[in-house]
Amino acid sequence: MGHRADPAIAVAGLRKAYGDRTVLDGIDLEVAQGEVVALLGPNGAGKTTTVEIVEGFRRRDAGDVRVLGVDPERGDDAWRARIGVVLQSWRDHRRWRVGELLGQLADAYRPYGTPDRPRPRPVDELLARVGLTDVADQRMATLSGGQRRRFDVAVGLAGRPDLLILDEPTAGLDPAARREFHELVHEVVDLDGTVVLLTTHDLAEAENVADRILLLAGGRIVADGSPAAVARDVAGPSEVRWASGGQRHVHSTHDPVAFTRELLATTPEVTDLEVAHASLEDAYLEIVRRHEAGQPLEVTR
Ligand SMILES: Nc1ncnc2c1ncn2[C@@H]1O[C@H](COP(=O)(O)OP(=O)(O)OP(=O)(O)O)[C@@H](O)[C@H]1O
Repeated sequence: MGHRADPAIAVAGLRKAYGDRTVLDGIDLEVAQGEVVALLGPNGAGKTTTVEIVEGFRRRDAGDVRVLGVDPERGDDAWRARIGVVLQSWRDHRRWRVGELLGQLADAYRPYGTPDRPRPRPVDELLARVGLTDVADQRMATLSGGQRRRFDVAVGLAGRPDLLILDEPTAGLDPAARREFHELVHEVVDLDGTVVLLTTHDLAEAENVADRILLLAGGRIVADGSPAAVARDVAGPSEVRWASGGQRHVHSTHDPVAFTRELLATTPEVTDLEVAHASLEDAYLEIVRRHEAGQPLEVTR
């Protein structure tokens, strides 16, 4: 078992091919204790493959993988109990009632509870946290797509995990449920110290929840940094816009705070001040475009 300061996830030289198609061509990544990391990348880039290898659900061809100090291919039940998983595909439990099924699944964690980490989480609390209290007595088959996704998130949280891995957790959620999910992530990070690795196609989500993003393209991690740093490095400077003396002005700068401070100190009657930061979406599109054009751009440090 790993030391507390060891990374929650450490992957080096990870390779995976399906037949003669190489999907992961030497991936290195680390997720530290206390971090929330979003794994991004185009359809088919290998995000699900990566997270399922980390979860121990798929075998790798080569490379070293350590998750909470253990090789996932050798993880036992006690190791698995420390990891919450939200898979991309649905499991089918149509005839079960929502609360009963959650209770059954949560019960599997009971032998692994400790005084400072009681397992499982109470079912009523789980249902409330994901907004499913009102449908607890309904059958699974009656849930909408978004309700079913909330159920999956509840299952992932049931064991009060040290590490939570979610594959496109907000696909199909409405904006309010998506916002609630983001708040839930912040909560489990703050209250339980849970480490989170999630995949998403929603770049605003990555900006909102992730301390760090990893961008997977062409079988490799091609960007690694905070959402703001990656956006700034690739998408270019921020734009400061303002009006003064009846005229509108725009200025591009890599240091909008210093520029704005100077502007306000030297220019009387500044109005309509706005700072538009380089967006993660612009950076993402540029990095992926460069890879597809065979002119790779790497933003890692
Ligand atoms: N079991 C499998 N057998 C063969 N090929 C597979 C298998 N699983 C995935 N692939 C292929 O590997 C590639 C990566 O798939 P993966 O699901 O990991 O990508 P992803 O980044 O999660 O994609 P998406 O964003 O579309 O979910 C794809 O080309 C996919 O068709």
